[in-house]
Amino acid sequence: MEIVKSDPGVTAAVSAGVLGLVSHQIFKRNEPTVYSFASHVLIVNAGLTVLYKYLQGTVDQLAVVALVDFFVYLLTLSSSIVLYRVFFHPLNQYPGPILCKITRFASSWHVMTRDSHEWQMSLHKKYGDVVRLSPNELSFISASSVDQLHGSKAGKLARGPFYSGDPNRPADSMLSTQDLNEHRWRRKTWERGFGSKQLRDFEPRVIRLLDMLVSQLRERVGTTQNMTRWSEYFAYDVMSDLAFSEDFGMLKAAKPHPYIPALHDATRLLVIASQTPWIRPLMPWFPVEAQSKKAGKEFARISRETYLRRKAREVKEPDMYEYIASPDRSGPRPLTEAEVVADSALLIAAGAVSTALSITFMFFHLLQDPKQMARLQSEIDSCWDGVTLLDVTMLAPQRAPYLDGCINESLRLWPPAPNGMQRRTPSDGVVVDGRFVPGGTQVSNHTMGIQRDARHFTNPDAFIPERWIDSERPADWNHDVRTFIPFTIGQFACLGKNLAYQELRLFMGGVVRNFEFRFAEGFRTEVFEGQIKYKGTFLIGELPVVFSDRKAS
Ligand code: HEM
Repeated sequence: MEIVKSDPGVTAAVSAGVLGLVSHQIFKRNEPTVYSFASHVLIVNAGLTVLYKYLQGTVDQLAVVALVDFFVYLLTLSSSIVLYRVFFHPLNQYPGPILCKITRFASSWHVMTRDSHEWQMSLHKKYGDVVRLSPNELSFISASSVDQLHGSKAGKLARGPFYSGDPNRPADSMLSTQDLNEHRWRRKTWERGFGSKQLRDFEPRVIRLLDMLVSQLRERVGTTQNMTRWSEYFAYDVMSDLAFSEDFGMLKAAKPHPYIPALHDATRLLVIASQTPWIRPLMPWFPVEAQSKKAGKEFARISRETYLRRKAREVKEPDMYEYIASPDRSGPRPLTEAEVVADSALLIAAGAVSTALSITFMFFHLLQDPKQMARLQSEIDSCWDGVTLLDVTMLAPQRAPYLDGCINESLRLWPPAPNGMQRRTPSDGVVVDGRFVPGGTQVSNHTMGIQRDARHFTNPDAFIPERWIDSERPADWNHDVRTFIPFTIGQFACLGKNLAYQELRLFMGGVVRNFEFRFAEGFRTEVFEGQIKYKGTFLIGELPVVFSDRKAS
């Protein structure tokens, strides 16, 4: 206690250092929120100031001492955190860049700069099958890890904190809930809208919109059209019609509904906030991403109004709203209205974005290789009897395997959600690829990385539909379907997978059968590829295409 007697300022500073270390022990066990952290720091520093005063400090020195204490406290706390994360953390044996071991800054930065998918792939190229992406997060690309993280062995892995990032969220949707039981019963409610009977009921509605698309394109033969836009018009109109019996009218008007830019911009903010969920409460106060914030509100407004209009209306044909809005009778409680609104917003967004992207990417590749396009056209011609409506059973994989190969190649090369689907390990941890991963760790399979790995698919960066046809794939080619996970697998797998395949088959059947295509003059594939960015899903540029009528040629 010599120090105490000789210099109260030094005593307070030493105490600040000790308290910094103690705080780290507390935060290490209980992940702080921004509020708990701020109040903790305030209480500790107020306590130190009182201590100094008690040790006979003069009042005029109090402010200086409080500032020094605050600095010493934060310095000790952050040094302790850095040392712990690099040398003593349970994940310290996993490889990764030093910055990623210390902070989430790098992964947040690459989300901000929209190249996160490429950055994560480059980390796997450098560090191998497993990478420590951030202090408490691992990404895997081995084939054997998929079952453990998402498949039959992943029953206890809930969704990770990534999903809590939506700053505009009034309630959890099925997708954002992180409680396993809650998700399970809510998903049951949803499942009723995605059965084979429902898909059969929905098909004529998809075909009706497809016919409208074909007649719109026919009117524009010979002119340059943006395929990215037309894919979106189709996919968003289909989803809004199937979800709420009210299509957005984009195909008819040939222009985008405000829903599209609102969704694109809103997702950006969501994904940024998802990187560091504790930042979420502060987001409204940060003077950044003003456009994304505005878009988030606009997206919430349109989703809510669409929901309310449907709620107030009787419809003749069943739509998805009917299934998700009426709670499953076996569920533990009725859904609140805010939850139904959140699920309604999820419905169109989840269903439309990925389908539109898959169509555009398919065209991007097929237009580069006239032989592939010709083979697809001839296969589709052979599926159709020339008289009856071309429906999805005529385009089933047994009859149209090349079409199936084209769809799968688009999804393999450009999985619409390219980064991993984050899960959280249960408290007793899991073993992945023979190594223990402690409880509470965030884990994922990097979808794009695993699907573009030569050990899983030979010649992984090339668009080769034939690889999906067993009789045509060279015997020595790698083809590990365990690693084809664009819809992910297991308890959180995409509910709309069959609907997506149905839409993609019908779209290609209808459009490819009717038209010839070429890239517009001056189009450069490398420019298009250079514009592919990440914002949760891909964000892509224009794909300018000139159509001509096949019947006329
Ligand atoms: C090519 C098209 C599509 C792709 C690649 C795709 C991909 C995915 C993926 C990767 C997930 C998992 C998300 C996660 O765990 O974070 C997912 C979930 C989901 N998808 Fe899709 N999707 C597509 C189309 C659709 C369609 C047409 C619908 C129809 C509404 C749909 C509805 C859903 C729903 C409701 C979920 C949440 C499932 C749950 O939480 O249990 N998706 N999708």
